[in-house]
Amino acid sequence: MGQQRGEVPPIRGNVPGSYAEGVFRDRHPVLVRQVRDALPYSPDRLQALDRLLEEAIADKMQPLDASAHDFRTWLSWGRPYLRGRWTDAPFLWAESYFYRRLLEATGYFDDGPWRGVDPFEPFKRAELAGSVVDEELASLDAVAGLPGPEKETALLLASLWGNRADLTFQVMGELGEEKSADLVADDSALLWSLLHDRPPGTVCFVADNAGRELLPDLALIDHLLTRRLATEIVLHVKPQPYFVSDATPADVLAALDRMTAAPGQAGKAGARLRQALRSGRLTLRTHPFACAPLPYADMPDSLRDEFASAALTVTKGDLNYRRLVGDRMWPTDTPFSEVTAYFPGPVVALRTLKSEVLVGVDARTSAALDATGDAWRTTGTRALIQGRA
Ligand SMILES: O=P(O)(O)OC[C@H]1O[C@](O)(CO)[C@@H](O)[C@@H]1O
Repeated sequence: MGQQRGEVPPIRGNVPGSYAEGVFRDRHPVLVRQVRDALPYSPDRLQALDRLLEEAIADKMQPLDASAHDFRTWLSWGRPYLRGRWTDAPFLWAESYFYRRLLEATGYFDDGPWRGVDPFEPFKRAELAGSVVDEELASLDAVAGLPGPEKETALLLASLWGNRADLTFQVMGELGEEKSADLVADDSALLWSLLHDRPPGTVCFVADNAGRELLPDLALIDHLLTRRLATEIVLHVKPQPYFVSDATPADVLAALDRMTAAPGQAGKAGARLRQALRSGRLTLRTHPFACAPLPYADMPDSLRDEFASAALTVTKGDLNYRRLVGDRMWPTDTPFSEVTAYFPGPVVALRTLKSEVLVGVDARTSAALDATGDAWRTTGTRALIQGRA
């Protein structure tokens, strides 16, 4: 029996040289400056962003304004952390809070002109406009001609590696071009057997990033619907801008527009997906817990019931993985099935490795990867498919 969840310390940014420390020290100040420059904010918003920048640099958190609609919710989620250091709070908690504070600074929830304006929209729009997206969409023509199993592998790997196209990484210029690195765990056979060998049911697809990740996600979703491997798909996205590139409903619509306007198979898939939204075979879901600073083990009953009634839940990306297994310093050989035993149904995680947490990888494999000297856990060069029935 492995260690119990409560005994394994959460990852925090106060470990010198750790990845999490770098996120608070380097990434957050850069991001606040980029947000500041991306839109012509008014003087009051610029001042608020400057105050947040000072907080980030001084490593000192402040609570939300007491008038914020979710002020009390955040108190209940972590009162002890709110006047402490960013780096002393659990990494997952503090990073999530940082994005909430960023929305406060830009006036996202205020009764003013910046209400509802996504501060990351300029970055997302630029990504979706790129010519590389044309090429990625055109590649669906070749995929359509592949025999069944190869087609499914191609669609799955495109969705998996699409997770590397993450704007938080582009902020720091950390994305390499290489895409062929090995998977450190591969439960794809389990994924396909859950879809092919059981009667089709609802699939919950918990999305991660907009743009270049969401497009291959949508292509995979279209395949599951077209092949009737799912009776319906519930696409979980964020109710508000979060972690720079996380997909919101507006981002789904933008991706669908991009897809539908494309020639060939991509355009056809886009049209089918629009129709699926209209018929209810594809539903968008924005549960408030999607932006909570907590692991899925703490999910409310309403969300638990949704996952419990699904034939399969697929989670995308690094942040969802951190929330699924718990953002703790697990020994890497801790079984995935053990740390996700609380999850109320079959679940498969598709993730490129972009932060330190990792389970389900034997000690010999992780030691061999450590010996390469590469930052393989945090740079998105490795990926995993992990699941349990
Ligand atoms: O988009 P993804 O795959 O969830 O990755 C986001 C990751 O980027 C970071 O924000 C910064 O490294 C991580 O903390 C987070 O897990």
